[in-house]
This record gives sequence, C-alpha cells and structure tokens, in this order.
Amino acid sequence: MSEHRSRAPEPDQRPEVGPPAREDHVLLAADGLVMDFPGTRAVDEVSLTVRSGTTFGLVGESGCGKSTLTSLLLGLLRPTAGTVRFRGTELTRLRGRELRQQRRHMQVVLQDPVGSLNRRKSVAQIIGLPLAVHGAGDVTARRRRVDELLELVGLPTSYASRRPTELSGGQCQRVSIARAIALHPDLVVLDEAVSAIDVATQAQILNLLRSLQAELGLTYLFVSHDLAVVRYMAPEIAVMHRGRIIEQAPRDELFAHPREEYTRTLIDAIPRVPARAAAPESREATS
Ligand SMILES: Nc1ncnc2c1ncn2[C@@H]1O[C@H](COP(=O)(O)OP(=O)(O)OP(=O)(O)O)[C@@H](O)[C@H]1O
Repeated sequence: MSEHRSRAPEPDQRPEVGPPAREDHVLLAADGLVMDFPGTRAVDEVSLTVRSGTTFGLVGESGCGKSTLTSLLLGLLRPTAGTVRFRGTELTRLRGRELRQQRRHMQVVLQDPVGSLNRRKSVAQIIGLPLAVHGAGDVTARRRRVDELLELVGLPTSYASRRPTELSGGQCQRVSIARAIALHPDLVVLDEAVSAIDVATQAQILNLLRSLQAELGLTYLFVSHDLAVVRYMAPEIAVMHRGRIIEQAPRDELFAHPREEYTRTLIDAIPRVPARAAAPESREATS
C-alpha cells in the first residue's frame, strides 16, 4: 500500500449512497499477492484494503489480471505468494470446510446475466439454492425469503416460477443479485456485473446496487474495465495495469490529479457527453 496515495476525506456522496454507519473496519485485506501462470505473472505484488460498508472500485482493461485477482480474493485460487485476510482470518491458510465457511460470507455477481444462471431451474430454485445448501430455515421459511429477496431487487414475486430464459438480461442480473445477497454476505464482489447489459438497464442495476448497499450495509468490491461506471459506484478506486495496482486514490482525487499516464488515458477515454445524459441516474428506466 505504500505506493498508493494517502487517504483523503471521503469525496462528496449523495446521502442515499454513502456507506452506512457500520463499523469502519477492514473487511478484506490483500498483502503482496502474486499469481504466476506458466509464462505469465497475472497478479504482481498487489496489496489492497476494503473497509466494511464501502465500495472499493478496481478498474483495468481486459487481460490486466482483474479476474485472477478477484479469484485470489475470493479464495478460489491459491496465490503464488502473499496473503488474503477476510474478516480477520487468513484465507490463504484455510482449506476444505473452513474455507467454505468463510466463502459463505463473500458472494459474487458475474458478467453474463443469463449464462450465470441455470436455465433449467426456476427463479425460486436459483435464489433458494444457497439457502438450501446452508440449511437456512425450512422450505416455507426459504420460500418466504425468496419472495422477500425478489422484492428487494425490484422483481414481482410472481417471477419466482419463471425460468431465466423468460427474463431480460437486466432481470436475470437482478436474480443474480438476489442470490448473492440471500445469505446476508459481508462482501459482494461485482465482477463486470453490468458490462453485458444495455446502458439504460445498466443504470437501473447500478442504482439498485447502491440502494441495497444503503439498506443492507453491504460491502462491494466493484470490478470493471469501465472507469465511468466505477466512478459512479466507488469512492475509492484502484487502477490495475499489467498485473499491478499502479495507482489508488479517492475518486475525486484520482480524476482531478491522476498520477499515472495510464490512468489519464482511461479518464480521457470516457466519452464526453452532456452531464445529464452521462449520469447513470438520468437515463430512462426501461426494464
Ligand atoms: N488459468 C490460466 N492459465 C494461464 N494464464 C492465465 C490463466 N488465467 C489467466 N491467465 C492470464 O493471466 C492474465 C490476466 O488474466 P485475467 O483473466 O485475470 O485478466 P482480466 O483483467 O480479468 O481480463 P478479462 O476481463 O479479459 O478476463 C492474462 O494474460 C491471461 O491470459
């Protein structure tokens, strides 16, 4: 972390998206993470800290190592070197049941809204699966929770009997989010979670994520190649390039005074359109 900027005061936030007044403690900390594949160092000495109740943004172009880093942070890959601490426990030391127990508290929403859902299952079965796997209540309680989750993500409870193929991309992503928050996770990793959906629906999903965070006190690791989207979501942003975090700063500081040429390139690549049209919340609601 020493090469990163020092923390400045939180940038301006609209009240409804500010981190809830939950403990301001470190939920996830990576230290010196390295991941080598044959012939490639995909992740190179990455250190980062994610605090409870906040959104940490990770931006970088395709191939920079974001997915590998995400897999390391989720304990899905064992690093070549370095450590990951989650809720005070070193994930990198855990195996088997202990690791699965920790993973229950970290959920992920992936890019492909339709492909990441089992198309042969109903929405109720998809959202109810983590509840069933972790024995969260009896059948009736789980069904009630599914309805509650559908309402939380803005879908009618009548959608419980539908299949993913009967839903739009945005609706599928709402189901993925419902599934991810079903077990009250501490951390939700959003890995290119809005990259595959159309722009108008993207805005709705981003706003949904923000209101869920405010309501439930969730912590997000928001990973995307799209700096405009990361800026909308994350008060703290790390820029990843060729396996390294080359710059990290509070959002406003990063945009006002990018330290690295690469960061400047990403900022310059954001299309310049009239402010109202550019703001995700100003886009038309269509799904
Ligand atoms: N299992 C693997 N074996 C070998 N090389 C890998 C493996 N996984 C990733 N890599 C390599 O590591 C580098 C980083 O890949 P990674 O998928 O983490 O990047 P990314 O930023 O997530 O890109 P994308 O968004 O396109 O998935 C790439 O050069 C990739 O080819």
